[in-house]
Parts: sequence; C-alpha cells; structure tokens
Amino acid sequence: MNKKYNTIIQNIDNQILNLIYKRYSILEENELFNKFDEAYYKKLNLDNKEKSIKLFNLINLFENKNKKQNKILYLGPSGSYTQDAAIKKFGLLNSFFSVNSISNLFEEIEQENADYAIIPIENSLNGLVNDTLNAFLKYNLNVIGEVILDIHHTFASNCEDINKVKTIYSKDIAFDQCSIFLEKYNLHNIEHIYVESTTKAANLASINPNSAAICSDIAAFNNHLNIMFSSIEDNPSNKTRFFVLSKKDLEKKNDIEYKTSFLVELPNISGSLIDFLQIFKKENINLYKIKSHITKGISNFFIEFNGHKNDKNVKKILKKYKNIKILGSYKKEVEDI
Ligand SMILES: O=C(O)C(=O)C[C@]1(C(=O)O)C=C[C@@H](O)C=C1
Repeated sequence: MNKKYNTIIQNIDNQILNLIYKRYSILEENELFNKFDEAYYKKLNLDNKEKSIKLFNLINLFENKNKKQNKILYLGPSGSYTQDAAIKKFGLLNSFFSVNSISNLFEEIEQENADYAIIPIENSLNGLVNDTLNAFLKYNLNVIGEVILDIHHTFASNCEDINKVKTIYSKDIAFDQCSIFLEKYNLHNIEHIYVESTTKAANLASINPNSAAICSDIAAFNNHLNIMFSSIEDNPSNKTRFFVLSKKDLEKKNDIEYKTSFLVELPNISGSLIDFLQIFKKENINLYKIKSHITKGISNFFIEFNGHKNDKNVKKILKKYKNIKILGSYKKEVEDI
C-alpha cells in the first residue's frame, strides 16, 4: 500500500479501536454489561494484546477479502478452546469448521477434506492428551506448527444453588485441571460425565436438569448457562499446547528455529531407553521432553528435540531406528509450557 493510504487506513483503524474502547468503558463504568457484551468483549479481550490482533484481523477483513482462505478444522462445537487456538494461529480471515472428536479431526485431514486441523497435545497441569497420541499412532499426518493458549475454565449451570447440581459434564482433561475447586465445593463425589469437548458439556448441561458444565465462558454464554464460578482451574497459569495438523508437509527453511516431535516404541528390556537416548547425545541433539504413553499395554515414548527431521545428524538416527514415528518438524513458538 502506498504511504499516503497507509496513513489514512492506520488513522481509520485507530479511530475504530478508540470507539470500541470507548463503548467498552461506558458499559463497564455504568455496569451496563449484559451477557452479550460480556462474552463479546471477553472474546475480543481488548485489554490483552493477542486478542487485539484478532480485532485487527477483523478490521482487515474487507481489505483481504480476495485472499485465499484456508479451511481449518477444530474440535467443536463452537466456543471450544481449540476454536480459540485456531483463531489465534490463523487469524479470522479463514473458514473454520467444527468436528466432534479428535479422531474425526485426524480422519478429515487424512481424507483431505480440509487444509489444517488444530488438536490439543498437552496441558501444563495434566500432561499429554491421550486421544491425540492414540490418533497419531493410527494415522500418518504432519505436525506443521504449534500454538499455546491460556486456559481458564468456568463452572456453569442453570441451577440456582450449587447444592442442586447432581451431575457435571466436561472433557476428562478439564475435570483434572479443576480438582482443587471440585473438592473445595464438595463436587468431587457427585456424578462426572466425560464427553468429547467442553462445548458439548455446556450443551448437555443446558438440556439436563440438575447439571453443570466445566467449559469456557463463551461456551456457557452460547448455551445460555449462568456462570457460577470463573477461573476455576487449579493453577491460574494453566496452558494448553495445540498442534497444527496437515496432510502436506512444509519445506525446511534455513532461517527458522525448528522443533521435532516423535513417538518411539522401545523393546521392554533393560537399558533400551538409555541406549536409545545416548545416540542423541552422540549426535549432539538437545532432547528437551520425554514422556511415556501407554496404550493397550504397549509403552511408547513421546519425545521432542531442537532441530529438524531433515538435519544430517537426525537423518542418521532415523536410518538406524525404523521404529521412530516422526510427527513433524515445525517452527518453535515456545521452549515449553
Ligand atoms: O474441550 C475443549 O474445549 C477443547 O478444546 C479440548 C481441550 C483439551 O482436550 O485439551 C483443550 C483445552 C483444555 O485443556 C481442555 C480441553
């Protein structure tokens, strides 16, 4: 864009932002927030830089309307954390579609029904997401990126009194992230029903009497649930890391710092893990994560290192260890969560 128009557009963007801030302040100062405004602003989260980027993307929507849009899948329904992660990674200028389970997200990408899928891989409180690892063992797809999201859960219900809640719906991993809250309010011994996503949980809580959901505030809002408690996660710095999944791999670039994730099944004999790890030391590769994952009695190790699968020293290892299943080499966004 030439300089003259650049300044004009920037001025307009600033005016739009200022007006939205002004509207927000009036609503806040005069306690005029209704549910819609609260959820709307929380979604934009104007006091937080990363969400301002979303707004910026929105402003650019018209300008970029001719740009090719990617088809991106997330674990839905709408309002899930995975949807938030998808928007954080790709911006709003794309087509987003919800899929009901992690294994179906893999299947859709396998069938080339979309360009990318966003899938949760690990949480700072809970560790690895088992459904995702099981799907990686079944499919041969590529991780081409990562995205990290702060996770804040709400306890939402249409019951007037917390003592009337007899059933709680949520995703397994979300229950685990809120164990202190559940114990504090004596909710750990009532019925817990595990469902595929926290948004499905919100939906079930809205149609079943005497129930509640652990979900995002947006999912609660979308399903007309009252938020009884906010930020109920055990640790306020609760984070989930998501992978960007694709059928096509990306070419290695020289100016990018890469991370690689892989799974490996090692023989159940003494010294096999230590022998395996020694080769990485020999090749001067920095392994920074190793976690074990057991499915159907077979133990796999989920391992990550700094570097790319096409690096000379990595290729040497891959030649020797045919049982290594590379999940992908992708741009490092953070050291760890
Ligand atoms: O259920 C959702 O809303 C999701 O996006 C999935 C998911 C997960 O499985 O890790 C994502 C982030 C939180 O850790 C809880 C749930």
